[in-house]
Amino acid sequence: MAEIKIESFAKINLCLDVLKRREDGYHEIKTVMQQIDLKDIITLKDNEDKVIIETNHPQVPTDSTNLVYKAWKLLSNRYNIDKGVYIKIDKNIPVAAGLAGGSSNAAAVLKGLNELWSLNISQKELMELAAQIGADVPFCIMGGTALAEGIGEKLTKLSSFSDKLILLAKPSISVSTAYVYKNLELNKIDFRPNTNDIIRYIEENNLESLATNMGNVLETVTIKEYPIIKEIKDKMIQYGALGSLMSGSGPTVFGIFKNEDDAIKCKAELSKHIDTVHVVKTL
Ligand SMILES: C[C@](O)(CO)[C@H](O)COP(=O)(O)OP(=O)(O)OC[C@H]1O[C@@H](n2ccc(N)nc2=O)[C@H](O)[C@@H]1O
Ligand SMILES: Nc1ncnc2c1ncn2[C@@H]1O[C@H](COP(=O)(O)OP(=O)(O)OP(=O)(O)O)[C@@H](O)[C@H]1O
Repeated sequence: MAEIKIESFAKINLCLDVLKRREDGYHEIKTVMQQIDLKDIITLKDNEDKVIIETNHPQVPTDSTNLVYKAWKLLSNRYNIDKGVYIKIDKNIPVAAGLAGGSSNAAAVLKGLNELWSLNISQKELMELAAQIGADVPFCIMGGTALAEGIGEKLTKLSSFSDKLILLAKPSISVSTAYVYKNLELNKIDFRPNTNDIIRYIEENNLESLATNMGNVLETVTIKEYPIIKEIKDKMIQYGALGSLMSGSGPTVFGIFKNEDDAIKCKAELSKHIDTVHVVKTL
């Protein structure tokens, strides 16, 4: 029986600006997305007519609400394939964290089924299908570093920004992405990141300028509610991070470090109070 294993990587947002609220409630954004080497492993196996989802993580659903189920449904409907699939999700990416864990799993399943079922779908078409699952899914297909516009689905590949040292810390609070966008007050934002500058720093491989100019307007919603996010940001700076920011809709905070010893010391300090702290690298 054919079996495929796919790596499913997390992302962080190096900057995130919200330009306006659309009629349908979604928001137009401008964000730089960066893949990191924190990953889940997805195993796919042929299964006659049913979809079976298994996972090692208690918070991840195994029914049709799992984004991997949506990925299977989308491809099987679109290409009239009358087959089920067995999907195992080995979770390392924190759940509901702002790291696109579920979106990345869905992207991995789209890629994996394309291979398992020999569909030969181009990356471009796979990304178009991915947008029907969620705003972050097309980026998870593309990977690397990219500017995302529209609702996050219009992607422009940027020059590589790999191998940068990142410390991730996820406090044990849950914030829904929908809640954060809904409660964003667009007229009360006093710092907006300059996306064009951020892109220039990436092109110049200028880590320091990038780190000190990052910004995420969604922090205005989450920090008000959960001051711990600001406390983690400050702690990272105190321990030598060049810059720190909340990723996506949070609550994960990341810090960019130049020095590995500093990152490890900061990890030890944060781990006293926070369960989920990882040192990772950009891809
Ligand atoms: C915060 C980010 O992760 C940054 O990369 C994304 O903007 C969110 O991406 P995502 O979780 O894949 O988002 P989706 O699953 O498509 O949408 C979740 C909810 O977030 C809100 N949403 C999402 C994206 C967007 N551009 N505007 C929005 O207002 C909508 O209320 C939507 O119902
Ligand atoms: N494959 C999956 N992995 C994790 N969570 C999933 C998955 N499929 C559906 N979910 C549901 O989605 C919710 C959000 O989880 P996820 O880890 O994708 O959030 P996130 O990292 O904040 O995503 P994003 O950054 O795209 O907003 C979870 O609470 C869970 O119930």
